[in-house]
Amino acid sequence: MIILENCMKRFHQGTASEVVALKDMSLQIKLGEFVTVIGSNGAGKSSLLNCIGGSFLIDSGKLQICGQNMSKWPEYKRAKYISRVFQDPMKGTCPSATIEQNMALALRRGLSRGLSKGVKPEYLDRFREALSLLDLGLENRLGDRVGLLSGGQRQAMTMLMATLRRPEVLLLDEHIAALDPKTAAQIMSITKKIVEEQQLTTLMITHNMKHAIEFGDRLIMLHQGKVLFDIHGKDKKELTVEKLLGKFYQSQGEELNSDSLLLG
Ligand SMILES: Nc1ncnc2c1ncn2[C@@H]1O[C@H](COP(=O)(O)OP(=O)(O)OP(=O)(O)O)[C@@H](O)[C@H]1O
Repeated sequence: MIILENCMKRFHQGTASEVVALKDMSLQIKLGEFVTVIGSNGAGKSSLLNCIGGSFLIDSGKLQICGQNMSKWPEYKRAKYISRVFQDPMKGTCPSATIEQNMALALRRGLSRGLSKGVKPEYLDRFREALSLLDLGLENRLGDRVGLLSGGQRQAMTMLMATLRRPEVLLLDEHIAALDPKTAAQIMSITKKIVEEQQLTTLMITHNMKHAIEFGDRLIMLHQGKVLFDIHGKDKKELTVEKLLGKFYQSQGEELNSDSLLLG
């Protein structure tokens, strides 16, 4: 489904400040798999999502999604297949447009550009039904401007909008990191519901080790641009924070040095 073959990404190549963000990375993610991605600061997590989503092109290697070699595809062309939710709850929605207008835009993801202001009446029932899944009462506020909503409500809407037209791949880039713990838990439960119901192939970056262990069916830990651990099946089910820290110590001979990851 997603195949990375020897993907390399360097920044400032050939200078003293050269950084290798992805080091010859190879990875295969199966259809419908929910993968959590962890690693300390600078490990390459966002670079992995950027390379899949097309925010930048890889320097070498191959990226295949849905059987197509997308290595050189620009981001806009990948948008037909890939949805992404970012950390900032203000980023994924348009505050000056109403809830129904935002939902109508989401329905057009990856299709031809051009905005039509009107929302087709036949879509309204579909929007109400989708919004009611969130359990936030937004289905009764279709005409409200999104700018009136709280950060948590906006991030819940962003999740819904990212999946209203079912994506082949869902990329979650620390999408709960900016929320308070209660709202974060609510968005995680909405995420789980949507991902499971639609059986979405999902990669979720998180700094919260407990979330990485609790959610998804596979966990990958990145370190210095490479996959350090790839844990799935029974091992994933039986994983604990202590086991993961122990594994890191065993493989690196040092403690995991990331407060944000440990405290996340
Ligand atoms: N656009 C860029 N220009 C220069 N260097 C970059 C760029 N993007 C990433 N890097 C570098 O690549 C390395 C990997 O960064 P990346 O953002 O993928 O790490 P991360 O695991 O997501 O870290 P964090 O948890 O801190 O967000 C880092 O050293 C980073 O400074």
